[in-house]
Amino acid sequence: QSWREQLAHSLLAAAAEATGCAAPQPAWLAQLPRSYSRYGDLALFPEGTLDHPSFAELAASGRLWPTVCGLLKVRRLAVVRRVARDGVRSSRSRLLYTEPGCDPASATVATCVEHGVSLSWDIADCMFSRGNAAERHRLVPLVAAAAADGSESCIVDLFAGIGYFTLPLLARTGIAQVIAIDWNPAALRWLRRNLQNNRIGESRCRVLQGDNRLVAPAGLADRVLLGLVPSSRLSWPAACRCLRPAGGWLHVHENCDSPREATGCNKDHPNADGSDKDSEDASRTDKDLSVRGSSDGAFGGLAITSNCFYKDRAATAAAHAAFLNSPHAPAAELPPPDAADCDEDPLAEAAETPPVCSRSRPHPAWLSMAASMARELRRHMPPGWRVRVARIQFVKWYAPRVAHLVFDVECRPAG
Ligand SMILES: C[S@@+](CC[C@H](N)C(=O)[O-])C[C@H]1O[C@@H](n2cnc3c(N)ncnc32)[C@H](O)[C@@H]1O
Repeated sequence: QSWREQLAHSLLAAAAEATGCAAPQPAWLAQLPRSYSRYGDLALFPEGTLDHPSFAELAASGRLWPTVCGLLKVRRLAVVRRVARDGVRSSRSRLLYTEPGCDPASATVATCVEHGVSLSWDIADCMFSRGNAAERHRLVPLVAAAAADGSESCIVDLFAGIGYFTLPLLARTGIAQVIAIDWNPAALRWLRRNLQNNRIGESRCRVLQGDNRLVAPAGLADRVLLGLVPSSRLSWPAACRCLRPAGGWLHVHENCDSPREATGCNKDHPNADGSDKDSEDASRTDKDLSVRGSSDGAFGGLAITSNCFYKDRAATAAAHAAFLNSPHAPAAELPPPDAADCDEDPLAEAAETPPVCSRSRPHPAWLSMAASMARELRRHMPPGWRVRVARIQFVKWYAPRVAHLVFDVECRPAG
């Protein structure tokens, strides 16, 4: 019997005990989770599961959640809730149950160990996406080699969160310094704690709290990480300013609409049903948000169905207004986003310098996005700089036919 079948049986038993009726109730059967994430002794169920009021009623018998804990061999149960629309992407995951004896002070703390790097966070405060694990470690060998030969010494992580990218780079390479920026104080508290837990000296990580468009340092970085989906576009000008006079690399995360009919390239979709393989954890909440096109603070409404967000000026203006009215708004006035020139044929440029793609058959929309990205980034660089998208890295399916991609962009002064 699978854990899911056993879970259904436990629910039936609890229902029989509580109501005297063992017939499955469609309302709660529909909410049985198909998957869950396990972080140590915590099982985290996807959003929209185990949420029906009748679960609370069944749980009142006192036997349901302990049985589920026994089934999954965990001591704590929680359900992911949608990432908050507050621009800081705070999570609102909800604790269902903790076994007696669990420390109440750390009841909502999760820890994940990847490649020897330990990341902890509070599921009630911060988000974490397991589906980005491979990407978190892809840059490690590149940075390790560049740090070892002395060609790179500084990385700026514009969306550092709890240290998703900062930590593996500091822990597993000899890079001298990472400048980690986030405007969410809760995330930065966990980042600092994660630095300590991984015994990384404070001198190697400068933590800056604030809007990266205002606080990012200029002219220091060999690499800039832009780990925000659906789009990091509003911070592209700041990222360009971060680079050293000798240039460097931008690692730009974007969601790209990738219609199936164009190439059939979704054949190698990780899940047969076209869903996100990461659906078991917090990224699912991102996915739902993006699919419904809801507003999410500074970045919401930036139509992910378009390859050029600034085409939708009304949405961009609305997103800015939402952010400026949020508690995270900076004291200083933000410059308006530059208007991108979206009218040229993006494929013409892609054909000149085709990027390498992690997939054998890149979707045409990915190449198109790479070309328009290179063109827009060039506009934020000093005159004469060369901007080249060297690689398109597929990270995961964020939603059916919406690919989370990372573009490795090299920016250098000419000559
Ligand atoms: C989605 S999380 C990062 C996810 C991560 N890349 C991963 O792999 O799981 C994005 C972080 O960026 C922060 N953020 C968003 N916009 C920002 C801005 N303009 N300045 C600083 N931090 C920002 C949010 O507070 C959040 O902690």
